[in-house]
Amino acid sequence: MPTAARDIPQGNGHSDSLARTVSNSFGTLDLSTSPTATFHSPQSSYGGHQKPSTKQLKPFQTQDVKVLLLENVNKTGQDILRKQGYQVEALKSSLPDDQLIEKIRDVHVIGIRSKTQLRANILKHAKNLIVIGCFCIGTNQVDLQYAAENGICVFNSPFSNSRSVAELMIGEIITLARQLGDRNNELHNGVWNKVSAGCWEVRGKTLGIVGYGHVGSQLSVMAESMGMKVIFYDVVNLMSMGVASPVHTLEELLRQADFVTLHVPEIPETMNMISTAQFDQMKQGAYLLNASRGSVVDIPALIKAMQAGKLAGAALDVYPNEPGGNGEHFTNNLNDFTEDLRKLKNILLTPHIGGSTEEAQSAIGAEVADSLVKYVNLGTTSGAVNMPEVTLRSLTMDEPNHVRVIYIHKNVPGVLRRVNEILGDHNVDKQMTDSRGDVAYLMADISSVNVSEIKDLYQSLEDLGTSLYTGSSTLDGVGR
Ligand SMILES: NC(=O)c1ccc[n+]([C@@H]2O[C@H](COP(=O)([O-])OP(=O)(O)OC[C@H]3O[C@@H](n4cnc5c(N)ncnc54)[C@H](O)[C@@H]3O)[C@@H](O)[C@H]2O)c1
Ligand SMILES: O=C(O)CC[C@@H](O)C(=O)O
Repeated sequence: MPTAARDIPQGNGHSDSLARTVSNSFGTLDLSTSPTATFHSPQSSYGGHQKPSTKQLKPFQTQDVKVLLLENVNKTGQDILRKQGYQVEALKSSLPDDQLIEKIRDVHVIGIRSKTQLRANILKHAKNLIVIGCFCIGTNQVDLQYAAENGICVFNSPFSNSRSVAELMIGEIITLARQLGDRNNELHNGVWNKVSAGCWEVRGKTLGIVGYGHVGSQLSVMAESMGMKVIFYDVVNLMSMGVASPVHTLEELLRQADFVTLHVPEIPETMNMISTAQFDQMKQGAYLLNASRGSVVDIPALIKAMQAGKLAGAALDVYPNEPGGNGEHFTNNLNDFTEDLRKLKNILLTPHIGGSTEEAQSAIGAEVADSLVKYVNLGTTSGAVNMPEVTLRSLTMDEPNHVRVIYIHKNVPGVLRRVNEILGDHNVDKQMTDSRGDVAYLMADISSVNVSEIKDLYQSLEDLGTSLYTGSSTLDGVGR
């Protein structure tokens, strides 16, 4: 476990141990430093299953919670966060690193999509950050380990755009088979070119799906309904949808498929997983589609395979380097193969829009914003991608002098015993703890706590020296 990776200012109540303790205050235990502050319970955005009298974790005054949303996060998500009373700044694009560093210093919550890279070099400046929301499926753009080791929880939306991606793939398979992209461009340029050579029905053709997860399996069902034969390759043994058949190796899939479509995550094993050797294994005149991540295909090798006539077409939705926002140019400045790519025939180039539908973005907005609210208000980590999943029945307004303690700590022997010695001075009503790798997360609801005792409680936990970040907040007003 690395030691303090954060550059924490001295003398502000933080420790430079990897530590984080979040205490909360409710009702009469409101510890806000604001003299005018009163407890209030914003409407829950996450449905009727939360009792209206639910008490909320208040590591901060609600209105002090600063949220930065980048990359045009859908309005549904923005509204949920604004309704909580948080301060929400929403920008349409990603930010260059220097501007991101300036902004991230202050915020408690950040929401991004696939473009913004939150690596250690950026996150080390995020002194107050408690949670990251990826308003998308992929989380490869975030250093999940660094975040966990610094007590920053990360959420995503695991399947809200899967259907949209799968539908786009169906559209692209037919578009490639019929060379629609080229015919459309020609006629837009005034050229009538009525051809059938090299144009095919998709019925009876074999679709090879690499990565049979949320997107791949949806696509499988739709492709079969158009009369395609579906084969798939996945590193995990998964149930076939319909009459799709699993194959044992990628090579087997490449040798059989007329259309190869990639739906794997960006991980070291999938980096350039389709390169020269794999193009050689594909059938003459096959098609390649990639809507996963740009790093999964060796694009210069794809260009060569297309130029050599090995492939009859390709569709790319993702690229190793993508523009930061709409209106920016897609040129060799970003990827040095871009001009060659643009010159190819029967290649569909789309600007990472696989999941860009109203339905998907709204669903993602709601799902991720709800996760963020539950985390900030209640400490619940259900659905987190880098922390153990911990939740407890909420405290209610009928429970005076109750406090929820969240303690994110290094997963080392003896911590729980020492934490419970501290909490044991009070009545521990309920407690849940779980670990994930080096990080452990404890949630405890304790009662018979007086306002005057909370600061000591907090300090005692912080003094254990095993916390993953100490930065709570209302007790000394410094926040995190
Ligand atoms: N273009 C877009 O807008 C868009 C939208 C959604 C998702 N995506 C990307 O697509 C990816 C897949 O999405 P999903 O929701 O289906 O993910 P998923 O996690 O549900 O499925 C991924 C599948 O890939 C498999 N896999 C992992 N490594 C593999 C390997 N080396 N070989 C074969 N299979 C492997 C996994 O076992 C899993 O079944 C995401 O990680 C994301 O990066 C892009
Ligand atoms: O909307 C985005 O930026 C990302 C879409 C997609 O790649 C995802 O990971 O969900």
